[in-house]
Amino acid sequence: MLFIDHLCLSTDDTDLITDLTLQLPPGECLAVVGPNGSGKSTLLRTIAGLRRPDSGKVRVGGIIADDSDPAFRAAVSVELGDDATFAELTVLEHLRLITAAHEIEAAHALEILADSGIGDLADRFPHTLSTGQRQRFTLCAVFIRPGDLIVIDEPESGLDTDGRAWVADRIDRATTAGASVVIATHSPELVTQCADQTVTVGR
Ligand SMILES: Nc1ncnc2c1ncn2[C@@H]1O[C@H](COP(=O)(O)OP(=O)(O)OP(=O)(O)O)[C@@H](O)[C@H]1O
Repeated sequence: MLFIDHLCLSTDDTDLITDLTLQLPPGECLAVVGPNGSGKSTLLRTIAGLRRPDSGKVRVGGIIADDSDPAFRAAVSVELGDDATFAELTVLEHLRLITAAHEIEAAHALEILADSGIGDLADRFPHTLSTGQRQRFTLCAVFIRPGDLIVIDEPESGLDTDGRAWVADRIDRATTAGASVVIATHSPELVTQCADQTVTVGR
């Protein structure tokens, strides 16, 4: 369960979020929408524990959102477009690192790649993938690991029609399995397909 309590976020000269309070139960998806520069990514970084609130609180269950807390990191799976990969590891080897770290069966790595439509690219290096292929790989890394809360900035980014249908289906499967999911998105279709709650920022 995600709790946001009287949250305020500002840049040096602008209030982005003013007194936001909400609760996102297990099995629900929250969509954060709004124009470019309105504060969607800033809100997601705060939910992911990478930025401190200016005031107010963010919690997952009983744990304050703080990326330096191992208990928080264990509960939250995050994709914020930071694009970190190892040059010498293949796509499959990256996912196997995650399965090993989270003690998941290694076979799930190939399964999720096939599910995402890039099973044939398992032995490629991430830097050789196209933009959409790389986005599918990145999303595989988010969805493969267990987490009470999944946070994804613009999951539709770079994806074709099939890819957008796939990501909507994965979000659906994650919420059906009991996770809470937070997305920032510019896709009205994704909001319609996935969101149980919507927060509009920048208005
Ligand atoms: N590291 C930073 N330092 C200073 N200002 C920042 C920083 N990161 C973001 N901002 C500013 O904060 C505001 C909100 O940015 P944010 O990235 O949260 O917007 P967004 O709604 O996600 O935009 P987009 O739809 O373009 O991704 C913008 O004015 C941006 O310029």
